[in-house]
Amino acid sequence: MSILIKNIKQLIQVHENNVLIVKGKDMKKLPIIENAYLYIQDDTIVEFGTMDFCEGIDAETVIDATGKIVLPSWCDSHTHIVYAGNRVSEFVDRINGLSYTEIANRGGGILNSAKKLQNTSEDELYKQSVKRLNEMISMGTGAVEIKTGYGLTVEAELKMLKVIRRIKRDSLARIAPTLLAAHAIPSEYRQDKTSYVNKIVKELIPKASALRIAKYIDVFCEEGYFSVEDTKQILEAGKKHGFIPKIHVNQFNILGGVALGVEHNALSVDHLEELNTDDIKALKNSDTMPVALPGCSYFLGIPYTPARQIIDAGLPLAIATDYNPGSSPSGNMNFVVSSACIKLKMTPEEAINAATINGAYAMGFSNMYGSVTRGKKANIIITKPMDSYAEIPYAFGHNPIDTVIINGQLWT
Ligand SMILES: N=CN[C@@H](CCC(=O)O)C(=O)O
Ligand SMILES: [Zn+2]
Repeated sequence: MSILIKNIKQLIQVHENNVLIVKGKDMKKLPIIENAYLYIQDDTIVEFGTMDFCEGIDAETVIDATGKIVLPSWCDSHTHIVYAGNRVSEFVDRINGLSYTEIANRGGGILNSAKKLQNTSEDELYKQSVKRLNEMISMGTGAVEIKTGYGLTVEAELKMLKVIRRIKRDSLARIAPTLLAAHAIPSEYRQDKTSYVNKIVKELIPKASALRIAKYIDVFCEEGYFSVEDTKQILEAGKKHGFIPKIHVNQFNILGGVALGVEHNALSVDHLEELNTDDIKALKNSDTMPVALPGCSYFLGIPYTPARQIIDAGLPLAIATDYNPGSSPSGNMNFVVSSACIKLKMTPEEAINAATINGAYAMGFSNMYGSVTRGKKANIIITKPMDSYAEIPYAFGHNPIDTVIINGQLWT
């Protein structure tokens, strides 16, 4: 199977060499070829260049992209798309004045989703989750991290992992599975958090490891959830079983979790709505990717991650949807890219770098995804006609996507 896309107005995020991460000032650079072609064979990007060099190239499928932009698919490095039902009633409660924390303290929030998930069969959970993933693919996302964390019992967390395994096997999207058993303290452990942490460390992590599905271990390091000490214990237990740390940190409070993540070589530290100079210092000279989740700030009305502070300090930044039922019920990366420009004051170039190559890095996939590079996987977006790629974030809330190619196949 071969696809030739020709007469491309702008082919963007083109790298001759296999870049893995883009940091600081370099995030403002977005390499482009004007009036370009792109040639795909099977699931791989094989060739590209200006139209002057397209003569003689033929393919089974030829797409005329006159007036359109072509770019690598979005890489969404932080989602919780395996969940049951929704939390619409809490959305209405928040409009009527309750805070996210007040709802959680009443047994709503993550515990509400856990109750629903525990009572949902694996098949039904798979069905609901795949529907979300397919909608994300049609909006241009080609690689997705998926977390557990709505099980909160050994049995239900393993059920979530099995659902993620089925999705990974069946979908054309590239999936990064993460074990997030430390997402909230189950009500039966409210007075005895230590026993839940011990259960995760002694029982759940070994059982999850034996299933060989999850690659990453995550913890919600936050007041009322897991302390820095709990987080350390869980990350260390995870690392012993070969999991790589990725943590939820600084969403509401700064506890010191960023430095802890860096010390444990976390692949990413996510949220960072609150951030101080010690956090920035800790991230410098590390391999840890900071990840901003503007959809969560938008939905909950909490501060936006200070992206300018992060990038201007010479650090990299990725952006992701945080797609989940409680704090960000949307998998639309186009909206996330717009929000990054409008609310995080990132330039379109920075936002696109954050949503492609740096998102891929935050999943450990940037050797194969996140840029238009020969040999990389053919996950490609063709936009509707537009004058420049800056129109993708500019017209917020619109659908800029015309055609999606995922793993070398046209998505219909
Ligand atoms: N902050 C922790 N976890 C999710 C929210 C989960 C929920 O409310 O269901 C997040 O990343 O925003
Ligand atoms: Zn999250």
